Amino acid sequence: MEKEPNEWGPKAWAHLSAVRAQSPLIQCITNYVSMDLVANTLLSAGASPAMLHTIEEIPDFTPHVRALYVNVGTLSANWLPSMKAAAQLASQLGKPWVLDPVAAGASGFRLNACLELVQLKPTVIRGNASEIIALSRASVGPTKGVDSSHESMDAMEAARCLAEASGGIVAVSGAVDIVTDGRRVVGAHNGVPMMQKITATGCSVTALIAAFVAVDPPHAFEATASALSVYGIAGEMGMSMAKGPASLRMHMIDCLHGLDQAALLSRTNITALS
Ligand SMILES: Nc1ncnc2c1ncn2[C@@H]1O[C@H](COP(=O)(O)OP(=O)(O)O)[C@@H](O)[C@H]1O
Ligand SMILES: Cc1ncsc1CCOP(=O)(O)O
Ligand SMILES: [Mg+2]
Repeated sequence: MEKEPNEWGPKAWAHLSAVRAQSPLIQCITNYVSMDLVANTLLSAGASPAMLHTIEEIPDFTPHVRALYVNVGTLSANWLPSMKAAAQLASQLGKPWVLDPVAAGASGFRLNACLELVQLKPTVIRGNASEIIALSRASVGPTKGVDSSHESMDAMEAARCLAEASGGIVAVSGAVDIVTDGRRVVGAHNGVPMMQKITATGCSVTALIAAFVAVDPPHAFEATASALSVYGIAGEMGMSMAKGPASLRMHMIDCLHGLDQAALLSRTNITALS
C-alpha cells in the first residue's frame, strides 16, 4: 500500500521518546517461552520490565508499576488467580493493563480464562487473527495453537465487536496490524513476514504496547498503533542485516534500541482502514 504522509510518524516518535525518557516500569505476567524476548524488547525500547507473577507479591508490587502486561501463553490453574488479582488491582488504581490472549481458542479452560480476564477491562487486547476471532465469538475450535490460521484482515469485524464489548482497544497483528476502539480502525503496514518465524514476537509487541500506553494512558488507541508500527520498523531494519530468524531476533533488538527520528518518520506507515 502507498504510504501517505500523515501525523502518525510524529506520534510514534513522541511515544518512543517518552518511553526512553521515562523508562516506565512494566509488570509482566507472561509465558515461559517469551520471558527473555519480552524483557529484552522492553529494555531495548527504554522501558523497565519486571517478571513478577506470584500472587503474594501483587499487593506490594503492582501499585508501583506504570502498566501491567498479562499473557496466557503457558497458562496453568495456579497462575490464573495472580493474573486476575493483578488486573483487578491495576484497574482499581487506574493503571493501564494489556492482555495477550495467546491461543485463546485452544481449549475451554483457556477460553474461559481469557473471557474472565476480558471482564476485568483490559485497556488493550492484542492477539493474532485466530485469537481475536476465537475470543470475539467465545468459541473453542480447530486451531494451530499459538500461530494464526487466519489473515489479520479476516478479523477486522471480530476486533471491532470485541472492542465494543470490552470497552477497550483491540489490536490484531499480521501482515497489516489492525487497531480499533470499536469506531475508528487503522492499519499499521510495517514489519516483515520473517517476524512470524521467531517465537514470542507477538508476545513482545504486546509488551511494547503496554510500555507505550504506560506513557500516554489517555491515548491508548494512538499508543497501540505507534507501538505496532515501531516494532514493525525494527523488523524491517533488522531484516536488512539478518540471515534468518535467529539473527533477525538479535538485529531487531539492536534496531529498536538505535531507532532514530529520521528513520522512524520516514518509515511509519499507518493508515485509516474505515
Ligand atoms: N506477514 C507479515 N508481514 C509483516 N509483519 C508481520 C507479518 N506477520 C506478522 N508480522 C509481525 O510480527 C509480529 C508478531 O505478529 P504475529 O505473528 O501475528 O503474532 P503472534 O506471534 O501472536 O501470532 C507483529 O509485530 C506483526 O506485525
Ligand atoms: C510457543 C508457545 N507456546 C506457548 S506460549 C508460546 C509463545 C508464543 O509466542 P507468540 O504468540 O508471540 O508467537
Ligand atoms: Mg508467533
